[in-house]
Amino acid sequence: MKPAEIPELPPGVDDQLAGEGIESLYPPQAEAVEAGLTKGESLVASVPTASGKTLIAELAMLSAIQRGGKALYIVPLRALASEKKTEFERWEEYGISVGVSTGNYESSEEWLASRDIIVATSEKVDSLVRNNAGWIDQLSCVVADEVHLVDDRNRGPTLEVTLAKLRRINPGLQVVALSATVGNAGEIADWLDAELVHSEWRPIDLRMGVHFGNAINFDDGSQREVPVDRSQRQTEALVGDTLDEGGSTLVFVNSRRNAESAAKRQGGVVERRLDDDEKAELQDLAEEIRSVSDTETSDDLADCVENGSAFHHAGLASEHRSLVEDAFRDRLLKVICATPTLAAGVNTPSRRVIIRDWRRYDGEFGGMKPLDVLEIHQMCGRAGRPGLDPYGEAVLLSKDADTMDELFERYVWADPEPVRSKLAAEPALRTHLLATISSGFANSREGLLEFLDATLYATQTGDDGRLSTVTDTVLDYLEANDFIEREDETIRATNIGHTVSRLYLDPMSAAEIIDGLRYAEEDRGKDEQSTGESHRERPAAEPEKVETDGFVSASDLVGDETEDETTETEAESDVDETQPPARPTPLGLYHLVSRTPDMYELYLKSGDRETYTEICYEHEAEFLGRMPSEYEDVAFEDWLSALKTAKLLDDWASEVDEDRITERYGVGPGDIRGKVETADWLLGAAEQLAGTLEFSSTIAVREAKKRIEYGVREELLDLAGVRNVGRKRARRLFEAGIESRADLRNTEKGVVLGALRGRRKTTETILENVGREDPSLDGVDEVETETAAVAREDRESDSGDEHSGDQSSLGDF
Ligand SMILES: Nc1ncnc2c1ncn2[C@@H]1O[C@H](COP(=O)(O)OP(=O)(O)OP(=O)(O)O)[C@@H](O)[C@H]1O
Repeated sequence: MKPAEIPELPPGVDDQLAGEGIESLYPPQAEAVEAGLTKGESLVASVPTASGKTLIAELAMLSAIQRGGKALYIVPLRALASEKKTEFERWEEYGISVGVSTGNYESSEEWLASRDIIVATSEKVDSLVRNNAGWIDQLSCVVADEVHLVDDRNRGPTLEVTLAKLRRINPGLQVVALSATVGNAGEIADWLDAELVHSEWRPIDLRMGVHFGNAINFDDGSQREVPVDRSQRQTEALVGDTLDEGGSTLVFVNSRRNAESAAKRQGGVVERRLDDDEKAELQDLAEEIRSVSDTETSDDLADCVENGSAFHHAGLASEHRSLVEDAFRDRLLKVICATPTLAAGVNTPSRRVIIRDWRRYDGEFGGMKPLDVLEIHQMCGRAGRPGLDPYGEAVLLSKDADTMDELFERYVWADPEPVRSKLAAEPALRTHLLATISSGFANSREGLLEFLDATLYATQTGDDGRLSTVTDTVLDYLEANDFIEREDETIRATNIGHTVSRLYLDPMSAAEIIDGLRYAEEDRGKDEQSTGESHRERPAAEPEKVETDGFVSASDLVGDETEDETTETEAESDVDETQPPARPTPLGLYHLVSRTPDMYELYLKSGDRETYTEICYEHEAEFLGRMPSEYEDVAFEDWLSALKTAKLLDDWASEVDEDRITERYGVGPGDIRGKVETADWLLGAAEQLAGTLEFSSTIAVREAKKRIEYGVREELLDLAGVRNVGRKRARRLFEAGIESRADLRNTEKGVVLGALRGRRKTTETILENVGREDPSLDGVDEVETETAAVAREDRESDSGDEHSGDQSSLGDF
């Protein structure tokens, strides 16, 4: 079947596809069209990786839009949202507009109403439904990419509930669910009342095998000699073998550290085979990578890239990841050593895939656990580049004959596990039941159960009683925490319950935050009144100021000197009966949000328990809540893990170098950004909760949030809020005596240029962004102030670890 034979598509789409080399549809695509895909039928497509699922989605969306409809494409990862948007933007030429929903969880992003295709993660769609986005009921086609992820314990329930809600809002909605090849795709189709296209077809042959001894043994009975001598490991021999055939290799390993060390080793194999032109191009790429951020990870990655290999894991900054993926697709990089995140939806096909590690450490399991068949098959599916390779090869590694047999049984011959709903778990239902009540989907226990009946869980289990048991437990929890009220049969969300749902918080996180802030409000206030002592270095905020609960800008926070002075004076006044409650410190607040289930805490490594126990006692007075005793083993350990996370955030907000943070906490730059973003969101939510509950800590929370947002100490908040300034440049400006936006507008331009190390273009952009009338630097020379010179000398003599900060994009993300 050819695209031109599909009358439902907008005019010109067939030519566009032909221009991309898509003359005729792949068999599963044709089957989908025959099943009514372009006529608005719901469909589950269960097809192998890289077999053209995206085109199935596009055919459905484009024909729905041609009928006057609107489409939503749900992606499993945030990183994929912008990738998909860019991919769909080529349809703009045909009058189709595309938007990606990236706003805060609490916004409804009404501007998206004007877009024909909207791309968003399932969490984002869930929050848009909670915030009653006006355009949701105009949707006519919804695509759920990687729908087999409903099986994921953490994120699956959100996708499941979101699809159920969207179908309830729009009864005629076309749902197109794209899935890996799983055995029970029929159940997913039953749940969604959809047609099923199940296919094992691939555009390029895939051979799976196990390397043992001196050969790969393939599933079709063939063998390929790949000898391993003493100086070489199996992976190196296989990578060298692919390179000699002109191919590239993806190596999957089970940890970030392994990805990095494997990439280093493979560099030796690749480097020997590079010509001068390739080496020069790789040098340029390495430079680009170094300029993304001034961290050790960045340098390590650049060092590997110079040799033609790279590592790829979730600890990398997103700019790093896309540079690596693009260079691999352009065949400049020959090897990527990756953790399995790369297999999730990123289009990086390669001639050969090596699965070096098929077990991964699992804390719950208490040791190394074999990966799921589905996960291994997803990795294998990356093998073979259509049009470039004659076939793809996926190879597992074994050191002995028994393991080889086991790997054939376990993975090569095995079918993937069936997809199972994870909805009937308390944490999942806690969040989703509150949202369902809050957004008016159900207002009684019966109504909730009826709604839950439209989920995959109900389809798979029938009524096994579990959903109603967990529902009762969760309703009791929500009522005990004042998030809902029950009157006879009717259930309503309270004011605070609505806020929690809109903010997209796990109710348990909200309860923890409210308890912590209340502790600051009541218990600590009482403590201080009775003892007459303050635990705080910082004085309390005036309660009246808090009642002006608007949102203020960073400059409002720091620009008002009288406010600071008032506060100073209060610090000196005697504590008496009218003493307001103590003001939470940033560390106390960072610890509070770090112990919620919405923050993924850092693990304690060996030796950390002692270190953080010591820090814990030092900061005991700052914690917002009762600190568990050392005898409450698990609770105390959790408390310390949260403290480790809080210290990382505190370092970030105190301008500690990113590089030093990665070293100190054993994390990658991507982790820092992840933690910072989560803390920013949770503190924003805490600020709103404090406002709703009229707590006096609102301003303290807001300040702590701003410091996290910009990664700066208090005195830089005003400057760091200017576009393109960021944390390092703000500090340099400050050191040169430019302490505020007003200073930036009024100081002699040469001084600004000097503070920004003579970067003329950057300086002009910043001057423009701060609203300076004439930002041009024509004829202006650099001037270094005395204070800036002293600061520079200090920096240079300080342990020699100064990095070129101007290259950093920190603070601008
Ligand atoms: N009918 C076709 N003819 C030729 N090429 C096609 C056809 N359909 C898709 N392709 C190409 O095949 C490649 C893989 O397709 P795509 O990325 O859509 O696979 P996928 O199934 O979505 O993979 P993933 O498992 O990564 O989600 C793309 O480069 C795409 O342009």
